[in-house]
Amino acid sequence: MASSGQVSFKLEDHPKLPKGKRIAVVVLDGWGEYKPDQYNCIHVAQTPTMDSLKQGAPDRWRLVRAHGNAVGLPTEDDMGNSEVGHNALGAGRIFAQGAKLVDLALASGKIYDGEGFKYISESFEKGTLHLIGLLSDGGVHSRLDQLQLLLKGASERGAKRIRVHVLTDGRDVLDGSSVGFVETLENDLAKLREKGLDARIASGGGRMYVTMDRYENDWDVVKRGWDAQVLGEAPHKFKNAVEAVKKLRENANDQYLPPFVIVDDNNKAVGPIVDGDAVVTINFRADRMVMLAKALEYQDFNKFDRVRFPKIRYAGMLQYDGELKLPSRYLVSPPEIDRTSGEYLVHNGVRTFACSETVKFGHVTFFWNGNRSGYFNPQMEEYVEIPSDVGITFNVQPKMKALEIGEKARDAILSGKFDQVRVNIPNGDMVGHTGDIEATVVACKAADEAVKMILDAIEQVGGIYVVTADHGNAEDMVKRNKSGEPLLDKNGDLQILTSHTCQPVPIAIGGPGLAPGVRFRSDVPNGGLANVAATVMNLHGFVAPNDYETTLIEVADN
Ligand SMILES: O=C(O)[C@@H](CO)OP(=O)(O)O
Ligand SMILES: [Mn+2]
Ligand SMILES: [Mn+2]
Repeated sequence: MASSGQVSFKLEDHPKLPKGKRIAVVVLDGWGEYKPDQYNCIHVAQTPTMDSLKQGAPDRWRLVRAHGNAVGLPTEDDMGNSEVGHNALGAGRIFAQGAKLVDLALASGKIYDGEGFKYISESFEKGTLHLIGLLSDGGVHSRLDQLQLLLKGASERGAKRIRVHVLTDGRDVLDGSSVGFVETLENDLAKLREKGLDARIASGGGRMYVTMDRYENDWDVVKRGWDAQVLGEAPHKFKNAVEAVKKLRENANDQYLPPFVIVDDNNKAVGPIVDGDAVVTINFRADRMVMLAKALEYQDFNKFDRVRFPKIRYAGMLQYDGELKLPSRYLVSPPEIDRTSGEYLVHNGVRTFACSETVKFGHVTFFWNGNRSGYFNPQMEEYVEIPSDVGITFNVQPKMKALEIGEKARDAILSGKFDQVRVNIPNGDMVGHTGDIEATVVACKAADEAVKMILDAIEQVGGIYVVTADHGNAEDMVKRNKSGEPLLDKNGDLQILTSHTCQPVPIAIGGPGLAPGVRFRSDVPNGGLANVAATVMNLHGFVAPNDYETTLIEVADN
């Protein structure tokens, strides 16, 4: 495909649907459809607005696929996530996503032929190779098997001294599973040591407390990681990472383990990052690596005191931000998500407002626009970020900023300044990830109330709404066996599911502006999130580009 500059962005008029309607596009984060039982927080919560939309089935409410191949993930067992979900929603096509691209590059060995690997390998002779990233098999941000292959590949290609800086998960995988992942990694590193390499875990910490913040919500998170990874300083020092994780888990869960460094017999950190080293951030997913990438790459940087800014060769597993070209070196080329619906609509006169609170702000902007930061056209777009609460787990504040997002969206709709008002309502997902069932019920109710505010505004202005979600989470809070029964752990306790799910998500259309006869087609039974972009373009009065996934709607002649 030609680069954006050479593409004609002119969209054809829809033969039946008018232009000029105000449209609210509402994405409920982590809101799937699942059987109604006590672990389905959406079912347990009072959600009258979302319930009422369901009554529009099958013409104005249906389910769409939000996981696996439908969003470009390697297998049908891969749960959906915000990045791939919003990419699909915004781009209208299914791109092979980071997880898959890295798999392919590792399987073919092409990863080692690329510029990025060549660049870092120039440090192998004299320096240390540091690998920093999320340690689990969740497949949302990273995958253990990819790390294992990379360790093997790098060691076969000259890396002599390797340090791994682990971030424990418990969010895309069960809490407590980090112990096993660290043990597995330790075994792998021991095997490398048997071959004469000097390979060790150097530092660690829980992903939500160390390093993996996003959208600049809390730089302290990145600083804690920096101190451990680069400076070799942390409040907790251990000789061994398995011991570290076991001990620190006494007071925190995997997501929130405090930072630790591994020290030698003289209490000296075994793997600070120093001049001449190579660093690879092994996550393929962008949002929670961008901040660290900036700290590692930018000469001018004032977000926290780095104390030392080592001269390193740094590469991302992928390039995380296509607009900022960050990082400038990377091992695998990211999916080329071009010609997103946002870019088309702006070129066709659709004025857009997008809003969420910080922790999801990039979802309806950066991810929506194909992992591209910034506006396409600042005259036509306004993106508003509502500051998220900082330093808390969201089960203590399950309403989050849902109301504020609802208000901002309402005001934007009523202002008449925008044709599309797009929001992400985070509650089901962010609170669902805490595993706190009661709080997640409160979260779902708050999300429903925010939807109501937006639909009321749409009602007032004679507009149209499209309400959907990016993947499941709050609709199922327990791990289950194949027949759907909740699983207990060896102590007889319920195994709480903090992760996303593979469930489909709802999509509803309606509002006074929806032309009579508009209904969901019955011939797209496998429709997924990527079909939503063409649908929204139709509702704005345009036909989607040919190569977009087909629209979900038709206009019946009444
Ligand atoms: O918090 C995150 O990073 C992921 C889970 O790993 O959730 P989401 O995809 O909804 O952003
Ligand atoms: Mn999400
Ligand atoms: Mn999530």
